[in-house]
Amino acid sequence: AIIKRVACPDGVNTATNAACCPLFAIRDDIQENLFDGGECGEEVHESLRLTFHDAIGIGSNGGGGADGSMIVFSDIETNFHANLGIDEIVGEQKPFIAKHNITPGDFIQFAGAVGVSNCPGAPRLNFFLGRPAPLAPAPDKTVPEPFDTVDSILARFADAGNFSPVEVVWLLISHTIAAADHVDPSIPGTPFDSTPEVFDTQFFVETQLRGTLFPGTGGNQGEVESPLHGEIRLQSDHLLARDSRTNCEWQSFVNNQNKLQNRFQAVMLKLSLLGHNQDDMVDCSEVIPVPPPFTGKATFPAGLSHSDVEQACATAAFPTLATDPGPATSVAPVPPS
Ligand code: HEM
Ligand SMILES: [Ca+2]
Ligand SMILES: [Mn+2]
Repeated sequence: AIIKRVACPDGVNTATNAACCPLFAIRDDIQENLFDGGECGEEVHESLRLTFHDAIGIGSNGGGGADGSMIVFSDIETNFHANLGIDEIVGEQKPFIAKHNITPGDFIQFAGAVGVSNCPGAPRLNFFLGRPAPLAPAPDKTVPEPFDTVDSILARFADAGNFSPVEVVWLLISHTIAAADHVDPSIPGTPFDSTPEVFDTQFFVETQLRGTLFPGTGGNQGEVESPLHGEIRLQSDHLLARDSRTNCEWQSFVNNQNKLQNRFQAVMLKLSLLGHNQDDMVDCSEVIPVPPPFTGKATFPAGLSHSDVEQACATAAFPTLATDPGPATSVAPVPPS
């Protein structure tokens, strides 16, 4: 079939639906002025985290899902304990929303999808347009905490959007481009894997290794030992990698870049539509840039090997991987913006 494209008023772009036309200028503006010219750095990581913290605000206790309530009712929601640190990216995004004609719910999900496209190895996320302005703040306790039990985490995701345990694993692919500023406040920017600027499968390798050290101080709530200097491990990621409901799905991503991309694209679409009906929205995915590829292989960090794997999945062996050469790996922090 021939798909008719419309010429956008900007005189440069064409779109399958005229409603998508204004997004090209917003995209170019945030790439230049929010994401520092197209990096996969701190603002991209925080913008992806924000897509989640806004969208998951829905369930049996109320909330409108991916509605931008984190922005409009920031005075309330950024004070919730699980949202610690989210005020920064909320503050950075607000001027772009004020400048452009877009609802905060749409902007949060759009910025997340554009930002992820800067990370080598990422899938090209979808973007659907059409979220109305939020009506009320989300209730507290909708965002899971790293010290929560697996039971409570799985229950929260099921309540929010009928996410299955396997889909919860898919959502945690996000932690391949992530760092923590507040879990151990003495070491802000400490990544969850050795490659926080690459959308690869290292997160699933490294969370399965035996924890041997705290990268900063010990005794922080929601933190357990990690296998690498400079890397932090959340208790929730540690437990999900080992729980019988999630461990085989977790391991299945090791060195499986195609599956990583495919599942993250699918589950992020579902997350971004919480509280909305896809049929009422316009598919503007064509505005999202195509991410650069990642062609490397998963490896054991230098100094570690198969004997450091805490095998959890009972039905499949951990894949055979090479070990990086050189002295024991130490991971550098993600620079602040
Ligand atoms: C069990 C569920 C989850 C828990 C307990 C959790 C917890 C956390 C915590 C504690 C941090 C560190 C925040 C800080 O100290 O700066 C973090 C960072 C992050 N999370 Fe999650 N998270 C979960 C699920 C998700 C999901 C579903 C997404 C997105 C789809 C996501 C995306 C991110 C990103 C991108 C960061 C890094 C932010 C940055 O580097 O600045 N998380 N998460
Ligand atoms: Ca990574
Ligand atoms: Mn951060």
